[in-house]
This record gives sequence, C-alpha cells and structure tokens, in this order.
Amino acid sequence: MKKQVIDVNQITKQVAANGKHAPVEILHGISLQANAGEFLSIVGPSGAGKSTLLNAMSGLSKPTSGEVHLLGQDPYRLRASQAAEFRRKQIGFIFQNYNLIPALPAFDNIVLPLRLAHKNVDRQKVAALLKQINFAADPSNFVSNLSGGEQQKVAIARVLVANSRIIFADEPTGALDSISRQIIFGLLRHLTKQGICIVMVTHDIEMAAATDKAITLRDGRLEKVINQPTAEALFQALNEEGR
Ligand SMILES: Nc1ncnc2c1ncn2[C@@H]1O[C@H](COP(=O)(O)OP(=O)(O)OP(=O)(O)O)[C@@H](O)[C@H]1O
Repeated sequence: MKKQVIDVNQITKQVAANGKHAPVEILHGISLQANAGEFLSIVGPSGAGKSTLLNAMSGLSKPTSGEVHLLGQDPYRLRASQAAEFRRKQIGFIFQNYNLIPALPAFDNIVLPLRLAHKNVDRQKVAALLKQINFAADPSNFVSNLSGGEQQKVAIARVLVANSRIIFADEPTGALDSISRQIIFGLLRHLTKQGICIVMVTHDIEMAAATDKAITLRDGRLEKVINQPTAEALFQALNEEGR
C-alpha cells in the first residue's frame, strides 16, 4: 500500500488587505493528499492561489483554518526549533525567487543543508550533479554574480543533494532553457522513483502532463484533480474554468 506523506484538510487562508478592510480569503477550503513517490503538479491562472497553497501546505505559512500533516506531523504545532529541524531533515524547497544567500559562493549555497545537518560534503558528487544539470558557471562564483537560470540551478542542486522526503517547488524551471528544463524534470522524476514526493507549481502544461496527478486551482478553489493528466485534459480543464 502507498504511504501517504501529505494530508491537507480543508485549509483556508485569509490575508489583511491594505490593513483597512476585513481580511480577504484567498484560499477556500482546500483538501488534498499525496503519497510517497508521487509527483503532483498545481496549475491554474495567475493569481489563482498556487503559491499561497504551496506555502500553506509546506509548513511555511500557517493556514487560517484547516490542518496540514507532512509525514504524519502537523508542522504548525512544532516548536520553532523542532520545525526548523523537521524542515532541514525532511523537506526541500525550490522557491520562485531561489532564496539563495548572495554573499556565499554557489557551492556553499548548494551544500548548506548538508553542513547544517552535520553531514559529509562529497565534493565529487556535487561536481557530478552540477555537470549533470549543465551548470556551466564556476561553483566558486558568488550567486549574486550568476544569471537567473544559473541561480535556479543552484537552488535545484541544493535540493537534489539534501535527501529530503518531500520537495515543494514553485515554478522550478521557469528561468531555464528547454534542454535544462528537460534535464531537471528528469532528475526530479528520478527522485520520485526513489520514493520522494514532489509538489510542483507550474504554468508549463507539458511538464504538468508528465506528473502523476495535477490539481487545478482557480480563485483560491480546487477545481479538479486529474490523475495521469494529459496536456489535452489540462488545456481543457483550464479552459473550462475560464468560462
Ligand atoms: N499577503 C498577501 N496580501 C494580500 N493579497 C495576497 C497576499 N498573498 C497573496 N495575495 C493575493 O492572493 C492571490 C493568490 O496569490 P498567489 O501568489 O498564491 O497566486 P499564484 O496562483 O501563485 O499566481 P502566479 O501564477 O502569478 O504566481 C493573488 O490575487 C494575490 O494578489
């Protein structure tokens, strides 16, 4: 039987609008589950709430109501230090804005999770991984001197070396050329074969069509769950929503 690793139950998210009015609800009662080894994509128009959902379900931004369990733990009930350790050991993130440390070289950014977890840094393994993802820059360069696509590769490499059990990715290949995008998707796919669960927000229908399950969002509501999605089924679902 498949092991459930994500359980999101009826979550809502309200935010203060300009500090004046009553809070605005931007996620309305979303429930979803995912298993170990499953590749989930979240699609929908701009402003549908995809990043808000990803942040709420990954333990980064507490929902206003509802519950989130990751690997059986409610991340919002952990003390700050426990939550930080849980994230460091079990959860990987690829953020839309990369979330790298500009004052550190690319290499140090990549191995930071390993150093924080007091794990050995295998330089050859990191070098092989960088070669695999076509990282052409010098890893001793500060990330602030890298292009957007190179920074995105550093953020991806950081997750790939960290051995997380769940990876949350917000537009992980948005800044990449099509060859790099294919390579990185292939590497993420390979991780799911090893039992890692990946949840990816994307505008790329072709890539979403290569995941195991796609969730369509619109106006903060979950519209459809499409198992083994095809590009046609996704285009149709997104167009139907627009009517
Ligand atoms: N802190 C906030 N305060 C006010 N409004 C917010 C806040 N965070 C998000 N929103 C609004 O909630 C809606 C959903 O935003 P979100 O970034 O989750 O959408 P998205 O589907 O990820 O969009 P995109 O595809 O453009 O990245 C948007 O209308 C956004 O303006």
